Amino acid sequence: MTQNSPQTPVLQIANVRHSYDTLEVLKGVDLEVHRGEVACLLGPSGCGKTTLLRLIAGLEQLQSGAIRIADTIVADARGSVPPEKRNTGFLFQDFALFPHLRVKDNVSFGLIHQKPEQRKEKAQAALRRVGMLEYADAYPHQLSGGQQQRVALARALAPEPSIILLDEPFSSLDTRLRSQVRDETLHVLKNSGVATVMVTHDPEEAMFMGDKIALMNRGVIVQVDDPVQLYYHPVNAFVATFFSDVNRMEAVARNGKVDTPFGTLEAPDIADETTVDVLFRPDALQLALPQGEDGGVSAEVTASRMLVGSTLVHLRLEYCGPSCPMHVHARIPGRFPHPDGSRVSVTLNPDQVFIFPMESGDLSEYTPQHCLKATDQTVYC
Ligand SMILES: Nc1ncnc2c1ncn2[C@@H]1O[C@H](COP(=O)(O)OP(=O)(O)OP(=O)(O)O)[C@@H](O)[C@H]1O
Repeated sequence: MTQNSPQTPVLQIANVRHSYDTLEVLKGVDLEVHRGEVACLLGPSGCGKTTLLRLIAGLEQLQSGAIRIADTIVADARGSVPPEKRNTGFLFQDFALFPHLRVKDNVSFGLIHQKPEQRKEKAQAALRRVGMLEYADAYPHQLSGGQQQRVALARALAPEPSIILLDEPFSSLDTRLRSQVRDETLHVLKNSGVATVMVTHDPEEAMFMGDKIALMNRGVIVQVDDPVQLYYHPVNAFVATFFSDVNRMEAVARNGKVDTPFGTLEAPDIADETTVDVLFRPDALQLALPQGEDGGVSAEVTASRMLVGSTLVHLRLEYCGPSCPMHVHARIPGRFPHPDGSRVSVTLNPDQVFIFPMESGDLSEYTPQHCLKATDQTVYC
């Protein structure tokens, strides 16, 4: 197949492993990214995101596995194509524009091997794409942080790369500017149709930007999926807890079911007598004023805090059997009208409950239970 086929990934990573001395930081990673797709590498600090990005860019020597960009195997056991010949564009944290060059010269810098007329045209097209053409003669210090970031994006796009690599590109911007710049960046990337790989440690940013998110932990991709699947169908407790605060209960599975204060929940794939974590997000709880036998669990409101667009309500469940006393968080849209000390009836949406066999240690220490089959049929768990 050629790159023109929409089914052919622009980037294909197969069975990539990497160590720094004795520290194994990538333990067999497979990933595909298609034209027009934004893929986010997400995960806790030290899980190997930047190493993977640097291997794609060719800034790190590949030790094991293979990487293909467009029609070319750029790295495998036989050798490696140098970074400048991989047809990739970069945008890193500090977006490092050359301070002594005008905007137009910064953008045409990567087009050095093209004819002057072509350089000018491509630089102008890239600046137009990011809405910065009128600043072509300015110097970087005359621009705001957001404008500089747009110029850096234009510089990365100007050579019409097969793939753009972004490493925490918004982290040096303040919160308000960050959301504006990432929105603009997403539009530019989607309009350009380029394939993108972006490293971030921020789940919300990954959900905002990514068509696909590869969630990594300890050198493996634990789950790769679109944001909705990751949020609503996590493959294990690590994934479920990475995206938001979760409420957690301990229980024991019997006959494919788990008893909780909120009633009996289905757990069909879990063996009898397995101790499980029952996880549910604050937005899986509904609150109402108690009205007779309404099927809810009685709770006392211990505190409520207005957040942006929602309220986090702290609850102490009453009558929760062996689990008592139990403190849970509910997140409700808008304002919560009842004072601390009120009694409410709490119900749980069973579709938003995740039940996993319990593993030892803190939830952040979860090891993946989801196995990946590499292209050589090796299975990594
Ligand atoms: N050049 C290097 N030499 C030795 N160890 C390294 C090197 N680069 C990274 N590491 C280590 O490899 C592991 C993975 O690092 P990497 O930067 O890929 O993780 P990351 O997920 O991008 O983390 P962060 O979000 O903190 O940047 C870390 O333990 C890090 O300390």
